[in-house]
Amino acid sequence: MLLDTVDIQQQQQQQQQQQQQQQQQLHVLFIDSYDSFTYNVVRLIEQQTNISPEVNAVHVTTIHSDTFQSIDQLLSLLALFDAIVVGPGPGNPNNGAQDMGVISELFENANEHLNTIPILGICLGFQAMCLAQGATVSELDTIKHGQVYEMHLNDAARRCGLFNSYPDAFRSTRYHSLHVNAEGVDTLLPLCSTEDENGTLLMSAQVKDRPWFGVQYHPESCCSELGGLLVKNFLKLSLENNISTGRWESRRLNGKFSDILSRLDKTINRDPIYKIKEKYATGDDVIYVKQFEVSKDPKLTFNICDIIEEPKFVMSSPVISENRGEWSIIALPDSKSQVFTHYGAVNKTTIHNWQDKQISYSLLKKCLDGQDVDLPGSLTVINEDKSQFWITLGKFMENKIIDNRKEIPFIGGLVGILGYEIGQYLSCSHRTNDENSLVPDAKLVFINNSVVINHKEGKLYCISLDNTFSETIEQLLVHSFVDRKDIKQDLPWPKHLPEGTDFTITMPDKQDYADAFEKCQSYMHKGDSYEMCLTTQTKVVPSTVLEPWRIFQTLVQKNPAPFSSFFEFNDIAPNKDEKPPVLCFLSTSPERFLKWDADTCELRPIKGTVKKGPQMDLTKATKILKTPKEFGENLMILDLIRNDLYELVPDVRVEEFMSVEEYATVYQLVSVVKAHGLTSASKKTRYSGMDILKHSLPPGSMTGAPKKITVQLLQDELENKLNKHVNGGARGVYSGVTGYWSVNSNGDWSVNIRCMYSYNGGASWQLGAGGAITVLSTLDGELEEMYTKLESNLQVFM
Ligand SMILES: C=C(O[C@@H]1C=C(C(=O)O)C=C[C@H]1O)C(=O)O
Ligand SMILES: NC(=O)CC[C@H](N)C(=O)O
Repeated sequence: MLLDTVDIQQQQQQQQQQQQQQQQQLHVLFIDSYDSFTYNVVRLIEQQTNISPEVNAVHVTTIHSDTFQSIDQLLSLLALFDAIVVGPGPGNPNNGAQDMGVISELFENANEHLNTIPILGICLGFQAMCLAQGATVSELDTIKHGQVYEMHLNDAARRCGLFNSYPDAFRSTRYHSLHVNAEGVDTLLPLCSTEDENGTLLMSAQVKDRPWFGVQYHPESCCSELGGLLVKNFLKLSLENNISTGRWESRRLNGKFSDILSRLDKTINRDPIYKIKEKYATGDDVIYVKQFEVSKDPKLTFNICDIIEEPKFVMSSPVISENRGEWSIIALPDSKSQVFTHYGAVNKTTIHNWQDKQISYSLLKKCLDGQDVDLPGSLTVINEDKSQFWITLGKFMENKIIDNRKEIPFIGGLVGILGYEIGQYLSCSHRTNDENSLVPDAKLVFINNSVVINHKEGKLYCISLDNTFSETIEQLLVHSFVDRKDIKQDLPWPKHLPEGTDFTITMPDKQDYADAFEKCQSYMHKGDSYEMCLTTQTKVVPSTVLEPWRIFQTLVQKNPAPFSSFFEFNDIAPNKDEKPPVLCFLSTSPERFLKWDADTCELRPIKGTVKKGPQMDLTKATKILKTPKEFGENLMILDLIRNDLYELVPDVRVEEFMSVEEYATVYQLVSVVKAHGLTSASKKTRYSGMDILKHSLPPGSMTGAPKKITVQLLQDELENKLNKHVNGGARGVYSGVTGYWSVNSNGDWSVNIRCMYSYNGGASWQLGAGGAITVLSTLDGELEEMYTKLESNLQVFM
């Protein structure tokens, strides 16, 4: 009895504490239209503390504009919130619910609950708000995507509070195809404008007599000034408004609050893919690490690969650049290595050991066809979709993570390729290769044994997670390379492919490209997209099958790049009757997608390309790369990448802003974004790099923005026709990522570009190439950029 009473008292105290906490928080409902800048706004709102003496934090609940079927469902929840922010997004408010879901009705509804709730509309939200007041929303003559302009406040802005403490002018980023004309609309109070080729444009307004505000520009962009102040002012105004209307008091009295709120908070799933522990075992007793002194020449890796005859996956760089190419990894799969393959077209994952003799290709095919067969040896087949596949990987790794040797980027773990279609918003349609075998969407191998080299320090490590490092390989390395520090490792590799092999090359059709380019322009003019990474596929069929390793030897010399990878998935043992389709991947990518350790992660989007040539040096290229076209292209992806990270992690910083990097055939514009505190968050939101990877694929630099609508348009309307000659237009391996998830909580993944890949052991190769199209692109310019990127690898066959 007594115990029960204590329990109840404790519960009551907890409830009171919870309620008090809620009282000190403002609760904001954010309505997202599947935009790629959403979480930049959400975090900007959450960052505003000290709204007033009684409010010290803001809780934001994010829903999609189509989360509710009807406005009535939303209206019934309004009492739970202190304010609504209607975010930016693709589409046109004139299209109503089709483009904006519940938002269209939100502003149309004259309703006493709605009239008193403070609303801030951003870009699309602003346009929708003004449209409902009778303004017109129409296409701009000269469209602005990722361009920074000076905003000018008028006298009314000085009086309304939204721009409290602002200077008369400030700079902000614009992402819009459409604009608002509010002339003659009495209910709208203009607050801010900007000037450009289009004339004077409305940039902010308030609905008179209501706490409804809006801005056309993007306060959350990393190039916008004073965005946080705008949000803080809005929150202050909201609080004042709610206190005077009695909303604040009635919201506080709402008992069922936390229950409904936590359900609403879960409408967008952000569950970690596995449980991250606070403390992991050190594993000192099992892990084998032997260190040797070697030459600092990064070509050492390739020389080593030449003498290791066993199957190997290589991630290396023939050049060392700042923060890239310092380490090389030679992963050595063996019969104990488990192979995870996901086939999105049939929603199946297979797991089996490398080269398990009991598993034939015909048996695997039967499993993928859905036939009921006995599963021999190590084979497991799981019926699951791609989102579940991530959880399968997470569960597998959960107990493998150890707290060891964190200074070495890779000590063993999952290594492999994640294709483009494994990413969000894409469908893995029924894709087959030339032999009609299913094309995998992801393939990862668990590696126990590896050779890892630090080129900066000249150190080589032989590492084994299960004490099975091959003595023969170790002796071979010691004999040939160890303590021979000064020897320059000239590569004995041929610079050309063998004479006598012909190549049939099928390129994308120029007219098809031109048509797709025009369609992109029309989507962007309509406001559906701000940037579209349009890509092409080229197919190369050699007259005789060349060893993939032989092609790699030539490729890395012709196009040296920091993420050179060689993968040959001979994971299914051949037999006399059948040759399994072998996935091969040769890459000379310049682009890191995502690198992580236990607590931080880094993304390095490349956007902006200039072809090298006798007339083009670094100074000239830098000038071009800082023009509005390239600047806008990079900024859009930079803001998108910030968004992808912000969705999961509150601490995101731009570490490098638009640097120019030089590669063998091109100059590129690169930004670096980092997130900190992956594991320091509360238990519920403790993430690993793998969660960030899952949430941010496909890579923003390969999609454009907003990601969801753009990848869907590219897949369903554009590339299916443009690339019909290759796997039904699917990008497959190209545009995906390659890398590792090491058991010491490190990971590193590069973007699959400037690469070639084969689904049939080299009988035919595919090469993808493309580039971001914006409203400032020209057809000729984009065609040239695409050909330049294609040539960086196609030159191997020419
Ligand atoms: C699409 C490709 O490259 C991507 C597009 C770039 C651009 O548009 O400037 C730059 C690097 C990559 O993110 C490719 O190489 O095929
Ligand atoms: N960023 C936005 O919200 C853009 C709104 C609208 N789709 C436009 O292009 O104008």
